[in-house]
Amino acid sequence: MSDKFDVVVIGSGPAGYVAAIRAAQLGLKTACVEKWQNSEGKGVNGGTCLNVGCIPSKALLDSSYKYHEAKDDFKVHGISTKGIEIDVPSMIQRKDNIVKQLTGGISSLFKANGVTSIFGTGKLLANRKVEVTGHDGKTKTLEADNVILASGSKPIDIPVAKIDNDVIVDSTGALEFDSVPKRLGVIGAGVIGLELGSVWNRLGSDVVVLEAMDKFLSIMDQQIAKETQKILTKQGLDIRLSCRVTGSEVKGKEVTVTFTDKDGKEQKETFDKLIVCVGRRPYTEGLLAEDSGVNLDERGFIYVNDLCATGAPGVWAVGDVVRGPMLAHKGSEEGVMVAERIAGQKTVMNYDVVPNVIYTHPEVASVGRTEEQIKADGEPYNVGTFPFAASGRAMAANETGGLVKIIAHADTDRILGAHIVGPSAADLVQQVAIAMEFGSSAEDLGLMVFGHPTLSEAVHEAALAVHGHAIHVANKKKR
Ligand SMILES: NC(=O)c1ccc[n+]([C@@H]2O[C@H](COP(=O)([O-])OP(=O)(O)OC[C@H]3O[C@@H](n4cnc5c(N)ncnc54)[C@H](O)[C@@H]3O)[C@@H](O)[C@H]2O)c1
Repeated sequence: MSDKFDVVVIGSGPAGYVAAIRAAQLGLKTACVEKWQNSEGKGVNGGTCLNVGCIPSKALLDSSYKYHEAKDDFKVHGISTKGIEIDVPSMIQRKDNIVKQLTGGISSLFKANGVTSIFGTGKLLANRKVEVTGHDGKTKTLEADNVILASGSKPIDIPVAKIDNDVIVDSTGALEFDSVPKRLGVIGAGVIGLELGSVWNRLGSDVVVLEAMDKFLSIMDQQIAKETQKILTKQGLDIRLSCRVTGSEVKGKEVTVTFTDKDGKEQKETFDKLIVCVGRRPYTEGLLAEDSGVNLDERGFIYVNDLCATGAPGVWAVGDVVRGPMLAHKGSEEGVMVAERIAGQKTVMNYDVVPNVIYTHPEVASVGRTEEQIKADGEPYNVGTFPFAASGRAMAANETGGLVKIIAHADTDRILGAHIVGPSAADLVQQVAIAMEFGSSAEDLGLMVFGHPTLSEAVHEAALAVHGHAIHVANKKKR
């Protein structure tokens, strides 16, 4: 095998593996370099998302939700359950099996598409050369016409709560507990804190979430954030805002966390486990030789233009390691764009329509701008909302918490954003994302025929409500 490629991708997470597959589909001779090793020391593709992120967390979210439903929610449907028990090691094993299946699937897709999979640590040298240090310590150099950097991100660690992978863990460690902690502390009420806090709360932990900001989910639409906070608090998550962690002390199998509360007073709480999830940062350690020609921005992300090109000719970067939301699907689409650009196509990506989901139950999902952002932008707008409490389908499923909110421009009626907390919010928001991609107005969405009875009708009704035309709820404004 020659070590000269049309494209070498460094990193096989959702950004990198998708870029590699698309490049190979387009007839480009492609290699993908990955340094991840599984617990047996074997190279494995898939990156954070498949190994320790999106997929395993969803496996545990689903398992823990089934337990919660069987224990607490079946009664209302006339189903009695007795002696419901959880077997945490089996739950973790099921999650591990899913990870194994999916990561193995990437390797099969590489084979099917003719991508050369290389395990080892890739480093970009000058002139599009990539040095690969294998897991056996041997190095070799690949040459490429184009290099795509997709090295991802890693959890931010804070000195006041150092990860020991026993009592204090990050998002990876929180997927591996072998029993349910009695008291669980979570630092950071962000996406990871709420998802993992929910898993262990459902399985029986007393969960306290300490959040430094004074607003809950501060970057989300605040009407939806407030509703979400109400719902999650009712589920038992003890969410404490304006609480900044200032220290922690591990004694045996417990950790005492010190934090300042909303009144500036010092407080202490003791937990059996503590999850630190205060954000992620781009992962570039050891990735770039000094003369690679690639620059980082002031926050440590690889600097790229709108087309994901770096300052070095023929070197591109995609996914969590570049600006924009750290979302798998954003990285994948960047990977497709770059592969197609390399192949000479004119692909662009629409960063204005990237959906965002928190996989709590109910899910929280959004696309486009929030009401706060639109207000700050000084644009006139109309809002339509529809509560799931008024949806027949939601009632049938006993899932009536939450609402759909659609915001449209007051002059053009073009949809500017959709924000949902409620059953299947992730799938519902995608309907509005599709509409937005096609430049739809709220009226367009209102004119469509939606199946009955479906949860999607809540999207229809919210679009109608933008002009005061909702049928199944009293309109705030009549026209
Ligand atoms: N469902 C999904 O799409 C999904 C799931 C998991 C992770 N992710 C991505 O991974 C990234 C990381 O997630 P995350 O939840 O770690 O980060 P995040 O940025 O979503 O939330 C971190 C929170 O920690 C708080 N915080 C920071 N320092 C603190 C301190 N000392 N004390 C108390 N609170 C503190 C911040 O104010 C913030 O609210 C995000 O960019 C997210 O988009 C996405």
